Amino acid sequence: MSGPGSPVVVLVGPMGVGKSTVGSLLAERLGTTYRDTDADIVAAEGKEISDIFVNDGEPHFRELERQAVRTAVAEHRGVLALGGGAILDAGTRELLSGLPVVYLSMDVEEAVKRTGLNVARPLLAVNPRKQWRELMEARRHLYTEVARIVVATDGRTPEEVAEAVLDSLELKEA
Ligand SMILES: Nc1ncnc2c1ncn2[C@@H]1O[C@H](COP(=O)(O)OP(=O)(O)O)[C@@H](O)[C@H]1O
Ligand SMILES: O=C(O)C1=C[C@@H](OP(=O)(O)O)[C@@H](O)[C@H](O)C1
Ligand SMILES: [Mg+2]
Repeated sequence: MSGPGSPVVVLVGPMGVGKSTVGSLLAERLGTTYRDTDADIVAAEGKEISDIFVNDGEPHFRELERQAVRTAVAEHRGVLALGGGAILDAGTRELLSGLPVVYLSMDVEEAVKRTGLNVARPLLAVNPRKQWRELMEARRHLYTEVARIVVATDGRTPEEVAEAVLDSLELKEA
């Protein structure tokens, strides 16, 4: 169950689907605060996610992420967005069970539009379309497993996505 010490909404889904954008909008509409585990990691480490991947390797990033998610879920009562790969960790998936988790989804063409030119996402740096497809094959079932609801974002503005999330979770605006 979501209790007094847990986030009002947790957003999961692939890179570029709009977790950060929609998360901020949702927080505004709910009159609460927004938190993003990627931003927590960048602040704590003093370097960008892409630098952590390149210099320290993905396993190190995943460990930082695992801890960042734990801390944020325990502390944060507003809207929480996770990095796209956070759900790869079984302990994280367990931690999310019972929370109001929303899986924001999109198809591959939408993904390429939103992330294709963005070098800040190291996992999509070489061949975005192919890499995105492979990531989704590995992850789709994990997003579905942790999610209470799924909201498709294709052809919707961030405002429309936020509206759909509020409706699906029956959350009242501030
Ligand atoms: N519904 C949407 N429609 C079109 N572009 C979007 C939408 N949501 C987000 N974007 C754009 O896609 C990019 C990735 O969004 P972001 O919120 O950083 O995603 P995530 O946090 O899931 O990786 C940004 O450039 C953002 O402006
Ligand atoms: O899907 C992933 O493995 C990742 C997603 C990114 O976050 P966004 O989903 O916010 O882009 C960031 O955590 C890192 O580049 C790895
Ligand atoms: Mg993000």
